[in-house]
Amino acid sequence: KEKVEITKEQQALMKVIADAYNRHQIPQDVAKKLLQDQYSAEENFLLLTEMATSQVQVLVEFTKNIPGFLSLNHEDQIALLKGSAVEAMFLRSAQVFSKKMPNGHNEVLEDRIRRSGISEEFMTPMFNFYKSIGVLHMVQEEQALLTAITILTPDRPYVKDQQAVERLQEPMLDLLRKLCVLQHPQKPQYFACLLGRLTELRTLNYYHAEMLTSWRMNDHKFTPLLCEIWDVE
Ligand SMILES: O=C(NC1CCCCC1)[C@H](C1CCCCC1)n1c(-c2ccc(-n3cccn3)nc2)nc2cc(F)c(F)cc21
Repeated sequence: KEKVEITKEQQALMKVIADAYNRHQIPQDVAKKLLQDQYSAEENFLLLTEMATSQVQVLVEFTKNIPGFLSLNHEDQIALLKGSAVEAMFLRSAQVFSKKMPNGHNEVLEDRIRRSGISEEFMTPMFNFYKSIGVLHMVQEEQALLTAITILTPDRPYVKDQQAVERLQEPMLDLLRKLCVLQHPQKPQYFACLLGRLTELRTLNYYHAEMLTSWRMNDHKFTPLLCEIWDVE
């Protein structure tokens, strides 16, 4: 049985990533807000664009703390952020959705999201992803590393120096692999399972633009930042 050990520098890396992730948490209040009241499709769309806009800002701050990210070619930094923003948002949404809440609240939250204005056809893939994240019961460190690994995906569109991105992603993957072995010794496939979620995440990326334009309302308005990141308008 291979003895898995986290080295000193891996401990330091974990601390940097976990602290950055915890510092840049989106206020969990979107779930609370949704539980408080039933909103119209227009109000929900506005809530989504507000939450998504602040989440992109949070994501940029988090990314700046990933060791080596700021030494990447500047166009590549933008390409990585642009390429991962939607996935990071769905990953964050899945983590919000998976939080255990008092009895019945999770069901109400699901119902509010189902009736928020998103068209029916996207519900199944979206909730399948949320539930597949939920059953993993990820710890904060795993969530933080998974987000960093998603951002450091070398094969995003327009990335020029993919090797440089691989060199940053590799230590994150190695650390996450060790963490999974230590945190979930009874689930040897756990690490592979986490990476499988990233593949599922990419499919949501694919639906994203259509989910927006098919939101049950006319005249979808976006913030300038979302126009940049979401390739809309
Ligand atoms: O605000 C949300 N997510 C944020 C984004 C930033 C980080 C934190 C969460 C939304 C929310 C906006 C109001 C209506 C109802 C949905 N949300 C979503 C969601 C739904 C659809 C989309 N779409 C993206 C393109 C088209 N649709 N994105 C996120 N899933 C959620 C899961 C929760 F537990 C949950 F609580 C909210 C969630």
